[in-house]
Amino acid sequence: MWLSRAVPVRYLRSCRRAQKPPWMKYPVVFYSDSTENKEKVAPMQETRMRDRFTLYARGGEGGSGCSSVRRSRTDRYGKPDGGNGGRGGDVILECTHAVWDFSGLQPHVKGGKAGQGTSKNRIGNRGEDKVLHVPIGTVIHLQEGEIPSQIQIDSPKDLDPWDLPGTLVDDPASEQNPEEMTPGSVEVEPEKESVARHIGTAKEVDFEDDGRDNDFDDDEGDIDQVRYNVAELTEQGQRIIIARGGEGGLGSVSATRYLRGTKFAKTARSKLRSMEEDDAEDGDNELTSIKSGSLGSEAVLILELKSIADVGLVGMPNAGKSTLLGALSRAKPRVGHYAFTTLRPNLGNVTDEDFSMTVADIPGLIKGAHQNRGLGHNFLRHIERTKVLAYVVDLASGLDGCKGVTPWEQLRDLVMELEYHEEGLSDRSSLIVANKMDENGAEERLKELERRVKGVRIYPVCAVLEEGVAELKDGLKMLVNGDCEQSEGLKLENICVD
Ligand SMILES: Nc1nc2c(ncn2[C@@H]2O[C@H](COP(=O)(O)OP(=O)(O)OP(=O)(O)O)[C@@H](O)[C@H]2O)c(=O)[nH]1
Repeated sequence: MWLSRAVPVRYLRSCRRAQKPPWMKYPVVFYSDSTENKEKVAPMQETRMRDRFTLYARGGEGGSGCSSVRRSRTDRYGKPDGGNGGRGGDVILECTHAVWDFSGLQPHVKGGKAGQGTSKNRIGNRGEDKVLHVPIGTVIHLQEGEIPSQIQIDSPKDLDPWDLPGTLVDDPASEQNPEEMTPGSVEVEPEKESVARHIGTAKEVDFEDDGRDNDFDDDEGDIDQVRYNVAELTEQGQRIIIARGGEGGLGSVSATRYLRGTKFAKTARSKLRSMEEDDAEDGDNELTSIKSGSLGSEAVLILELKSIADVGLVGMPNAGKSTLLGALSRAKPRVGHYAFTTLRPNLGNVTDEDFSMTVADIPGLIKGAHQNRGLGHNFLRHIERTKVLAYVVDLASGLDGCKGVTPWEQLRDLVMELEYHEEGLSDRSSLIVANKMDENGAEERLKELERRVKGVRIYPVCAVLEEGVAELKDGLKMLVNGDCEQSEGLKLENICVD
C-alpha cells in the first residue's frame, strides 16, 4: 500500500516519536486502487499458453481389510466378520470446453486413499477420484507406467454403488456363493490373484492386467522411452483413467473363504501352510500382506494440446488474422498493430442458419518458425488438427516503398514452414484471404497476386470494415462441407515469386 500523497519527513519523524501511524493524517491507498498500477495488470491474453505438460499420477492406496470375529452366546468360537478394505481413488482426465490449456493442472496428482474395512463385514470407503479437466484436443504420451483404461464417455453415475467414492456398503460378496466370490471389487484371474495376494507385495502386483486390450505389453522393456499418442481426448465429456486406485485388502470374512472350498483356495492354503512351516514369522507377514491394501498404479504422462478447428487462419504476424476472426465470429481476440499480438490460438465459432464451424486464429508464423524462430514450432502443431487452411496475406505489405514481404512471398514462406514442420501439412483444402483491401494500391496487388498464385481461390477482404467477409464465409463453408470441386491445398509450384 501507498500513502495517498508525499508525506513530509518531519511529520513521519514526529509520528515515530509519538508512536502513532502516519496514515491517520494521510489516508492510505492500496495498490489495486491506484489507476497507474491497474494498467500494468497483464490481460489474460498475454499469459503464455501452457500447451505441454508433464504429469505424474498415482492411484490412491487401497484400504486395509478388517480382522474381526463375531462371537455370540451360542457360538463360542465366533465367525469372522471383518470387511474388505475399500478401493483407492483413480486419477482421471476429463475433456471439457471449460479449460483452454494445462495451466490449471498440478504436476503431481494422487487419488484419494480408501477407507479400512470394518466389522459386520462392511467394505471400507472407496477412495475419492481425482478428476483433472483438460482441454479438447489433448494428446497423451506415456513416459512411464501404463494407462489402465480405454477412453470412455460413460457417466460415473453408471458405477455400482460400491464403486462410488465415499459409500460404505455391506459386502455384496457375502451373499454370494463362495465358489463365485472374488476378493475385492474387480474380477481377477485365480492364478493371478494367488500371486497377487500371497507372493507379491502390493507394488509388484498387477491387479489390472485383466485381459484388457493393451498395446504396451510388448514393449515392457522400453519402459523409460516415451510412447507417443497413446490416447487422444477429442470430445466433450470423454474420460480416461490414467492411474487406478489400489485394491483393498481382504477382511477376515473374505480371507477365510479364501482358504476354503475352491481349487484356487487350496493352492493358496498350501502355500500359506508351507510358508508357515518354513518360517512362522515370515508367514505372519504374508498374512498381513493379504489384509493390507495395495498401492495404486503410477504413470508419468506428457500432455500435449493440439487445437481442433474446422478452419485454421495462418499468416505472417500483422496480416490481420485476429481482426478477421473477430469479423467472422463473435470472438474478441486481441488486435494490435505490432507483430505477435496473438500469443495463443484463439477460437471463434462461425454460425449460419444451418451451419456452424470453428475457426482458429493461429499465432503469426515467420520464416524459420519450424526452427523455433518467432513463437516457434509450438503453434505449428495446432495447424495439424484443422480441416481447412485459410492463408491470410497482407496486401499492403511492401507497398509504397515500405519494408515488407510481398503477398506471394508470404504465401511461399508459409507453405514452406508448414511443409518443414510436417510433410503434407499444406495438402489440405485451402483458400487465400487477401486482406487490407482498403489500403492504397491493394487493387493492383490483388490482380498481381491472382496472376502469380494458381490452384486455390482468393477472397479479397477488408477485415476492419468487414467487407468481403460474407463471401469468405461461403467459401469456407463449402470447403469444410467438402462441397467444393476445387478443394486442393496450396502448392509451392503454383506460386510464382520471381
Ligand atoms: N487497413 C487495414 N488494417 C487492418 C485490416 N485488418 C487488420 N488490420 C490491422 O492490422 C494490424 C494487425 O492486425 P491483427 O489482427 O492483430 O493481426 P494478426 O495477424 O492477428 O497479428 P499477430 O497477432 O501478430 O499474428 C492491426 O493494427 C489491425 O488494425 C484491414 O482490413 N485493413
